[in-house]
Amino acid sequence: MTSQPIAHPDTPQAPTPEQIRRAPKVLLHDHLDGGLRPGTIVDLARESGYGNLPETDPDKLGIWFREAADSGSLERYLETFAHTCAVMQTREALVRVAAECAEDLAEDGVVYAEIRYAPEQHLEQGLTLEEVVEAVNEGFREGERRAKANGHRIRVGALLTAMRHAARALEIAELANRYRDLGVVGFDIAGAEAGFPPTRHLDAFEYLKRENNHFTIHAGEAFGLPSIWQALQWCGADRLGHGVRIIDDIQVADDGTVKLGRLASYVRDKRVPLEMCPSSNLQTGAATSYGEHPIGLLRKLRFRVTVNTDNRLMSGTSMSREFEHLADAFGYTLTDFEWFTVNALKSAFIPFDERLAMINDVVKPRYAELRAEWLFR
Ligand SMILES: O=c1[nH]cnc2c1ncn2[C@H]1C[C@H](O)[C@@H](CO)O1
Ligand SMILES: [Zn+2]
Repeated sequence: MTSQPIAHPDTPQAPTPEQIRRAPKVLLHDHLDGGLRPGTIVDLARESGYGNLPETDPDKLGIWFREAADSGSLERYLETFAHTCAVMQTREALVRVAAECAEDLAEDGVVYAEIRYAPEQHLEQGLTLEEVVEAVNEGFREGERRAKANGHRIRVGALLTAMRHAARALEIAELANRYRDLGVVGFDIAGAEAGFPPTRHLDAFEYLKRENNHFTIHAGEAFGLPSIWQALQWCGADRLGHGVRIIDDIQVADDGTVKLGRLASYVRDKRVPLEMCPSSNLQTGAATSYGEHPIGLLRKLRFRVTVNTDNRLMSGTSMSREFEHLADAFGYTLTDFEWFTVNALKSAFIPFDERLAMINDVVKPRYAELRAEWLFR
């Protein structure tokens, strides 16, 4: 007689989509201009007279963004932002987009988010850089209030991005510093990576370091190890946006033995946070499938991995969807998702005592509660 394995109560269960949605989540890498509701784009285009939208039906427009972004190239992917930025040129539009962003994230169970955008891309109709930042901050506060009224708690901080092909990084870094403690928690550079190394903006990073401020750099997405190396060792980034290509410095032998190169060792040993965005990487060609995404190996090797959405509109995704994809690909359980979430809080740019309180008083108790649900089924 063959004995049947006895189901042990501690057996990790695949979380349901509903449990994933209710689990507290933390998002460090999400672009404001990559997360608009399609219906809002249509409204704002109509109000502002922007006539270049490829579709005016919200459902079709959502599909258009996902398909257009699914190009296999970061450069082509980035072209889709022309339409979102075009409708984010007034104070009212920015307030609305930011408020809805906070609401949508809270609805999805995100409790803390750092949302980035490039103020220099919102000046076409006469707003100043300061007016852009103030409008977005006002929207985030409004969104936090609306979320609270709907029974969800969320805190949103802004990251100011400078575009790497442009030459305004120092100005944007100064802006980030001026609005520090006033809703802005750090700085970033984004845009096409190949041909635009982060060292082009060394003056901005050196300024931020002198000011004891925080920054992340998109690196190792569309370009490899030299970009990651520069971001860390020349520019002094606190975190890496994507960083997927760190996998190029890791060798796995046929017998499963793993050897880290010097840069990969540095990233792991120094606990450099990786802001990984699986769906976005599939669209830009930085990874081939969820199952083959480097996040699986990096999580096993205990790099400081975090999970992020990058652009919810372009990828048709959310934090819950990203977790679901990873649960399907790697069999992750609530314990894995708690680990990613704690990693994200450890890497956030808000003060240490607030991060710790969020981990101990929000994240851990709620994951424990979710894990205990099988007791009461
Ligand atoms: O994944 C990305 N890599 C590089 N740049 C990006 C990515 N997603 C969005 N951006 C760009 C386009 C946006 O207009 C800009 C600011 O949010 O940042
Ligand atoms: Zn990004």
